[in-house]
Amino acid sequence: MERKKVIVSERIADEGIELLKTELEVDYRDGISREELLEIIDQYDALIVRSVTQVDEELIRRAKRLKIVGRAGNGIDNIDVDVCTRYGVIVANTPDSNTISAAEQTISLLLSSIRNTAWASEYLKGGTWDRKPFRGVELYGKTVGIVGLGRIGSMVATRLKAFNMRVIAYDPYISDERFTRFGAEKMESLEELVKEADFITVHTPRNEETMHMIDERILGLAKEGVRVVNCARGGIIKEEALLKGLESKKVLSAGLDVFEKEPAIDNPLFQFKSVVVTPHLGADTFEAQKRVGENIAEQVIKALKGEIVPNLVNLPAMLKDELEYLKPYITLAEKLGNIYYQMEKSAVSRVELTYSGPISSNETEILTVAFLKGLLEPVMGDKVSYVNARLMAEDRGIKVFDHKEEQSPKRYKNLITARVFDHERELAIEGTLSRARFPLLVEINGYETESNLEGYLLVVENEDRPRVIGPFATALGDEGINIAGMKVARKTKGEKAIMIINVDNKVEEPVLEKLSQLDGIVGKPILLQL
Ligand SMILES: NC(=O)C1=CN([C@@H]2O[C@H](COP(=O)(O)OP(=O)(O)OC[C@H]3O[C@@H](n4cnc5c(N)ncnc54)[C@H](O)[C@@H]3O)[C@@H](O)[C@H]2O)C=CC1
Ligand SMILES: O=C(O)CCC(=O)C(=O)O
Repeated sequence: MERKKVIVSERIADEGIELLKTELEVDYRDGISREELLEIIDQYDALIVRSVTQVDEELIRRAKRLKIVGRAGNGIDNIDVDVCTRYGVIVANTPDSNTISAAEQTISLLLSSIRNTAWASEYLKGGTWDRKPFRGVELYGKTVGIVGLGRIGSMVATRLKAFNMRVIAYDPYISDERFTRFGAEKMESLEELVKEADFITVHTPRNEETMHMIDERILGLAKEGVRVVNCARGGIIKEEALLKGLESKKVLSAGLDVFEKEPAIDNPLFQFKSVVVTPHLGADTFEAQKRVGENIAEQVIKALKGEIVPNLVNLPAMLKDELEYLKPYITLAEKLGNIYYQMEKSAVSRVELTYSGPISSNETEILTVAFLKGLLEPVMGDKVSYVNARLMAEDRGIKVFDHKEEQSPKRYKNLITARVFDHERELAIEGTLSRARFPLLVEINGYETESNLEGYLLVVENEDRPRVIGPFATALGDEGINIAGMKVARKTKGEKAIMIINVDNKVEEPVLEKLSQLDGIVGKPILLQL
């Protein structure tokens, strides 16, 4: 079979490239121009970028085969995630792989800016031994204000605690418990933080809310001689405001790894000796790059096999453990979804999903998305993916409702119940996991069963009387079809019953036709492929 193709448009670690090569055809084009990428992107199933490649609508529209954009790193401000979602393209990143390096770079920028390390080094190498211009300040006993106490902000907090600093933080989106855990005093506003901080370091994503969040007004409220660090994203501290602050000496030093415009070559901030700059090196350590490269390669390979990947950006965020726990339920939901269009040929108008039992305490959106993906796959093929299944369902006028119940109504601990409606009828199915954690169908339209949702499943309606089931099984045998498992169920004695039969091989159309002629069989048996 032809190997799927990935293009890597920026430098990633060799370990990542090697891993990709084990499964995919790899086109490693570090620094490829935008024009060329636009020209050839339609040949690839996956694209791996860092922070330079702009993944926008123009690119995605041309990327006819693209299934995944892998961001070898954390920030995704160079990727239009909404556009990717609309086109069904997965976006995945590696948020935990470079956080230590970014936190350490923050500390490095802080220390080197307040001790004039880079400037002194330049001076000395230029042949001047002098100490006078370089007197710095200590961290000890001072207050650092951290804006954004997420992965990196919290690591910076714990590291600066070791310098005996008072750590204060502003982050309106996290719990009080998180402030306590990282030994940070909670500030109710950015204004409150800047008034108290001797040093300010920002660790938020860059978005509409955070762009220029530290501007002239906020810096105006800061202590005289405040010192700042930005190792997150250019523009969170407005460069124009910082420039004015440095000119007026309100701001005494700055450590900057990131800039409003990158690559930054002639940035006016470079004129200040008290400003230490690095060319976006926060994640540039051997350790982080190895982790990032391997992690993104693993995710791309998984995504191209149709598997769920751990750091999907355009799906609800989940903890790794939660995803591990939910994985078999994701498969179950997808297989349940897959049943409807194999049984019915009429358009779905509504889907109602219920998650009962302990699974309901999880982020179940992923299960709903998986169900919808399974539902739409028979009609839309691989155009539907985990990331656009909800949108695709909406586009088709399908109303989707999901709700959770703490207790399962049946003897199964966890249960997924799905009711799929067309304008007249309803298909009701329920599933759970077997002891071995395989997907199990436990009810279909009120008939109880316990059938593996795997391979081929024959659903046969029959009259509930003797000499129907046996001859049917014999007829299957006569056609060379082996029965792997079989359940029979009825609601009321003597009325209609159902057989649900796992078979080892495909039952072809003419055979289904023949089987439907057997005495006591109602309608044509339906073959589900799961
Ligand atoms: N310089 C470099 O090479 C690197 C830079 N980064 C950047 O570092 C930044 C932080 O990354 P992580 O800690 O992994 O992100 P994260 O998502 O774990 O944490 C961000 C925190 O910011 C908070 N936040 C969001 N909006 C806020 C607002 N308006 N005010 C205050 N807090 C707000 C969030 O609640 C969250 O706790 C990102 O911008 C990322 O792109 C990450 C890795 C390397
Ligand atoms: O090294 C890179 O690609 C950029 C790192 C970064 O800024 C990130 O991961 O957000």
